[in-house]
Order: sequence, then C-alpha cells, then structure tokens
Amino acid sequence: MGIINTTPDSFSDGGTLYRGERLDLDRALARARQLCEQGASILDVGGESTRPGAAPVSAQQEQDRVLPLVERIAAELDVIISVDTSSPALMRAAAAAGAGLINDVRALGVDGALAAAAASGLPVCLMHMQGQPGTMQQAPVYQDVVTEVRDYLASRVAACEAAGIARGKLLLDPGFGFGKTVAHNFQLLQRLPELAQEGLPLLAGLSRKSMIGKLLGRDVEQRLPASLALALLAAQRGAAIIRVHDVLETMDVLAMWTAMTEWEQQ
Ligand SMILES: Nc1nc2[nH]c(SCC(=O)O)nc2c(=O)[nH]1
Repeated sequence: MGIINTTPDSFSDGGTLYRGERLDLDRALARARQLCEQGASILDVGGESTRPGAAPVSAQQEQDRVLPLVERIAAELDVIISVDTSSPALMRAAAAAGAGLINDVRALGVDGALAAAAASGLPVCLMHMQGQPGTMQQAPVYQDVVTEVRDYLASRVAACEAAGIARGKLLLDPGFGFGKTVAHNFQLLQRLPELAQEGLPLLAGLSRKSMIGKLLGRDVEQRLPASLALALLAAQRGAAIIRVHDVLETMDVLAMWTAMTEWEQQ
C-alpha cells in the first residue's frame, strides 16, 4: 500500500504535492503513477494529517483535497484506491468516485461512519487509536497493549457486523504510533500473530514513523532503512498489507523474504 498525503503539512511528504496553497493534481497523479509502477497494489489517499500533534481538519477541506485525486486516479490508473478518512460524507463520496477501500484510523467510530461504510459496500480497514492525534502521544497507558488493542478491534468487528458489513470485508490494524510508546509499538509488532487470530487480514503502517525517530534519533528523511526493517518484521509476523511511503525499496525487501521462504519450502 503506497501512501499519497494530500495534506500540506504531512510530516513525510511535507506538502511536496502542493503548488502554493493548492494541491497540484497533476503532480499528485504523477506520484500515484510512480507508486503503481514501483509495485503498489493499493494507493492510500489521505486528507487529514493524523501525525502526533496534528490539528483537526474540516470535513469539507479534507474532501476538497481527496475527492479530485480519487477521481483522477480512478480514471487513469488501474489500482485499488484506499481513502484514509474518518468522515462519513467523504466515505460515501469517495466510494461513488471509485475508491475501493475505506481506511479509517478511528475504526468507523464517528457518528454515521458505520452506516456510510455499510452503504458503500467497500472493504474497511479498522485501526486502533488511543485518544486523538492532537494529544494521543502525551502519555499512552495500557494494562496490556496487545490484549486491549485486540479486544478493541474485536468490538469494532462486532459493530461492523451489526451494521451489515460482512466480516469478510474487514481488515485489522493495530495503529502503530497512534497512542503508543516505543515499547507499546514493539510489543504489538512482537505479538502481531495474536491479532491475526481473528482470522482477518492485518495491515501494518510503520513507515517513517516517530518510533524510529525516538529510537535512532533519525529525521524523517533518514528513516528509510529502519522503515524497511520494520516492514520485513511485520510481514514475517503476519501482516498482509504494508503501508509505506517507499514502495520500490519495500518491494525489493519483501521480494528477498519471499525468495527465502520459497527456498526454505523446497
Ligand atoms: N490503516 C492505517 N492508516 C494509517 N494512516 C496513517 S497516517 C500517519 C502516518 O503515516 O504516520 N498511519 C496509518 C496506519 O498505521 N494504518
């Protein structure tokens, strides 16, 4: 899963897709095309910066950023378009515009989101977040982070089924960095197989995250090697979809792991 941030302040693309105040659609589409050529099978288009400390964005502003790009990608590229949003209105609009996956860091918790996702008929990635982006990293506390994340995701799966979303349309994501300390993130990575016991595909998003910065003191631009290592560790522990900024490099790392696995099976 390749990431396309349409936010001006996205910590990783730093608004590189902007020309002044506006998203440059041609530039964003070129980036989308490049990610597909590098091997992405899903593109995750987000309009709300949910990095730690981020300020909330209006639903209209988010929609203005995301929808035109979803339409362009749907018209010009053969790829699954994931819309990274918690907004019910944007879920509905993006589905109508050609999106093929709803990726909600709030696990359809916003009023109206369950109904919107059910009406869209799209698969949904349910992610765990403790608190909200603006404050979630101030003092994350759990009794046992893995059990609590697993129980939360199980409860959201039940809510989806009650809303008419078939279990087979659901993906689970522990939400690395969303209200977690470095220790919490590594406990979740270590025990990822316990989340897989739900029998649903797992999505992992570790790319360039601040856990790397905290552990290694690396700025965002220097986080590729650690992001590749974390992608491999997540794949080895059962992640079926890896959400990354650097698709080409990640595909090469996963190709080595796949080749090794095939040799071991001979
Ligand atoms: N499903 C899913 N969606 C995401 N959206 C972001 S935005 C913050 C960032 O890229 O650091 N992270 C994730 C993630 O980990 N999982």
